[in-house]
Amino acid sequence: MIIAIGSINPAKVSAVRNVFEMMEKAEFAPAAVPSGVNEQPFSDEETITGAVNRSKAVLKLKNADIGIGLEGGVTETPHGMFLCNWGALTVKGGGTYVAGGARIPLPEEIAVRLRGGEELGPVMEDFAQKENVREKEGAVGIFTNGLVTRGEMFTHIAKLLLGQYLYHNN
Ligand SMILES: O=P(O)(O)OP(=O)(O)OP(=O)(O)OC[C@H]1O[C@@H](n2cnc3c(O)ncnc32)[C@H](O)[C@@H]1O
Ligand SMILES: [Mg+2]
Repeated sequence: MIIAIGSINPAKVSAVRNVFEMMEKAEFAPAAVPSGVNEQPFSDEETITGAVNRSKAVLKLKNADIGIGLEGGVTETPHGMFLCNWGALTVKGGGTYVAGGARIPLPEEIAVRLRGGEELGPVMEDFAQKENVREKEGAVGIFTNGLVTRGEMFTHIAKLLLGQYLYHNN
């Protein structure tokens, strides 16, 4: 069973691998594919669309059995700007399942910069004075003192996707 992953970001790829390796004869095929949305999605809707687009694009590109897309974004709420992350799993010749990840508010000084048009990735590097935050603990890791990393959050989303797939396909 070929499981295509619509990203080469290690935080995403290893989360999917760790969860889906329970599938019999799982072979993983990661590839960078377009999300079809802005580099920095600004709502749940746009972030879900990015995840779904990635899952469909990589399924086709790799002629896989399952395509998985994971997308990070932010969303404005009455309580401030929150991180939001979504995943999608598309089955060859079948449907698409979606699942959302944990969400926490971003400090206002970060939110202001995103509203001004900057991307979270570079803003986090600047804020944390660390490189490649998005491939490591992520913003969620920084703002939870490392208790919940970006990889852990994507692992949870991957479990929610696989769980739905198993529920509907067995
Ligand atoms: O290579 P891809 O798969 O695109 O991985 P990415 O890290 O760019 O992740 P997304 O495109 O899904 O995320 C959208 C934007 O939000 C940023 N981002 C999202 N979550 C983040 C996090 O936890 N830490 C740092 N940057 C994050 C990311 O750098 C992008 O600018
Ligand atoms: Mg990206």
